[in-house]
Amino acid sequence: MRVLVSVASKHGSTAEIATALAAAMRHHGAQVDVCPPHRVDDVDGYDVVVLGSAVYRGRWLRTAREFAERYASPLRGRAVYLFSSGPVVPGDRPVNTPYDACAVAERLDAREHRTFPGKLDPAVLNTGERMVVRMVGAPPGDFRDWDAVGSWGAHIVASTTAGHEESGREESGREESGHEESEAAGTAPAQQKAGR
Ligand SMILES: Cc1cc2nc3c(=O)[nH]c(=O)nc-3n(C[C@H](O)[C@H](O)[C@H](O)COP(=O)(O)O)c2cc1C
Repeated sequence: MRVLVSVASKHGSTAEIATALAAAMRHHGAQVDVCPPHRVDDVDGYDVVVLGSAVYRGRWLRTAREFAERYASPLRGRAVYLFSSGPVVPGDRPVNTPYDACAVAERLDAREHRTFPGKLDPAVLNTGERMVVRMVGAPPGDFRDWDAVGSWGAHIVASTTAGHEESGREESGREESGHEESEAAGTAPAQQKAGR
């Protein structure tokens, strides 16, 4: 199974989540490429695409939004998973709701959207960013949950592998029964749709 993990990150912490996610998926047998959205030329050949973004002022970064627009058509019908990274204040809903993710989930018919806590390092922020952080009272620190990221990687591989095996069985069943077409060909494993 070939997987593309494409993640928009401004200060690097979401890119590190992409790296950890890819490592977890490789550990579970997937062949994974990691590439930032603005450098992806083609999504052909990927069975699974994971698109993620850091959240700034309630929005995904532009390159992730543009990726979704650019590849909306080829990604239709493909296994697409989304994640947002940002929240540093648990339960702080108004600040932490990445409304782009809902639109992207709809556009790409994504199977899931997860939100992972992020990291705030005042040392790497510019003056404007520091002001925003002070205004909303967001605490500095690294809140990333590596176990949650690793588990999600394992879950994606397990879900999509089950899908492949299922359709493989349907293929061989069709060959054995001699039928060229079957209603079962359209059967997909039950998937948890992205929260919208
Ligand atoms: C100026 C600024 C605005 C932010 N706005 C949000 C926000 O609206 N919602 C959120 O969940 N996190 C917000 N964050 C937290 C970032 O998403 C978090 O620091 C994230 O881990 C940064 O990812 P990156 O290092 O990949 O750029 C904000 C951070 C900064 C510096």
